[in-house]
Amino acid sequence: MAAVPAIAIRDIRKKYASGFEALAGIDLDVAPGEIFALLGPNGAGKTTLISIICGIVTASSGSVSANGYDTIRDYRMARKQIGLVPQELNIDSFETVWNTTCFSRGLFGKSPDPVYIEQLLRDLSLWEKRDNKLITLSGGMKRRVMIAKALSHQPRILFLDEPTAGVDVELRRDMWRMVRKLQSTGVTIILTTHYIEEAEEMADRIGVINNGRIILVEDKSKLMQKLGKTQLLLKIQHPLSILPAELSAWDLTLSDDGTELTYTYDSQADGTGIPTLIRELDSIGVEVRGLQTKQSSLEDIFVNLVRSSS
Ligand SMILES: Nc1ncnc2c1ncn2[C@@H]1O[C@H](COP(=O)(O)OP(=O)(O)OP(=O)(O)O)[C@@H](O)[C@H]1O
Repeated sequence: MAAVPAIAIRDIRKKYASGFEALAGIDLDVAPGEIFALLGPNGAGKTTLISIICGIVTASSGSVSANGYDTIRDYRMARKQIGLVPQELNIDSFETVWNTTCFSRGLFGKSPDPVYIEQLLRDLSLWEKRDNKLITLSGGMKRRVMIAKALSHQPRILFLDEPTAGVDVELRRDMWRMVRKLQSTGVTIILTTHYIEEAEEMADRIGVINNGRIILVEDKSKLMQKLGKTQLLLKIQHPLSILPAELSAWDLTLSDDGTELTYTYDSQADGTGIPTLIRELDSIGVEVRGLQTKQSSLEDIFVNLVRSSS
């Protein structure tokens, strides 16, 4: 029997009171232990979807379960499974780091575990600050506390909504390290991000959401393979002022200074056409002095996808 998905989303729709339809029927399964990155432009519906899964926003219709617990019918059990690091910092309090983290654990009905909390604060470089009041911490430190709170009850599923927006390099690196460590203990991680390189670096699978619809879900490496175009850069011996008319059938662009031709081709196709192109260039007297290939990045793929679905 297949394992119960960590998250199972069925036909989730959300129309806000304003009449705006933020989600127009979302179906998605995330497997246990997976790192899933949800990408989408501003206003695509990412936060709305996460808020529905975490029980902060009510869906207009559809259902969600977390480790098999329905997020409405079995709200308490479902919520226990989940840790959420929200986008907004909401912890300007006079409490200490230690108390806030322990209190957060208590809210989920978990008995105190000072050994676990100590390790958590150490992992997040917060141990030295454990007696500091939150209000005295820097923005980056507050974000670390948000993560400590989200992990205080040892959730099996962690949501990170724009975890590294506006954080420094060190925190971003710590966060990535922590995500990998959590994954190694079987925790499922779902993150939204605007940083494509973050998804490229971290995710096992990528989902792209636009205008309240999931337009693609794919294994990261397959996505790169399937949609990734390869480009061949041809350095030209004698600069060209315009692209010769004889080459109009080819997907070629000429650099502004006329010294480089870029040929874009589908690396999955049977033939790339490169030998024919080189022969044609030769026959019209365009001398090539160097070649270089370039793989399109996840960022190129993402921009093209969103553009063509809008
Ligand atoms: N309470 C609300 N009432 C009405 N519309 C809302 C409400 N909350 C969000 N929206 C709208 O729903 C859409 C989706 O918003 P959401 O915050 O889910 O997007 P997002 O993908 O997380 O965007 P971002 O990347 O900017 O955080 C937006 O157009 C937003 O203006």
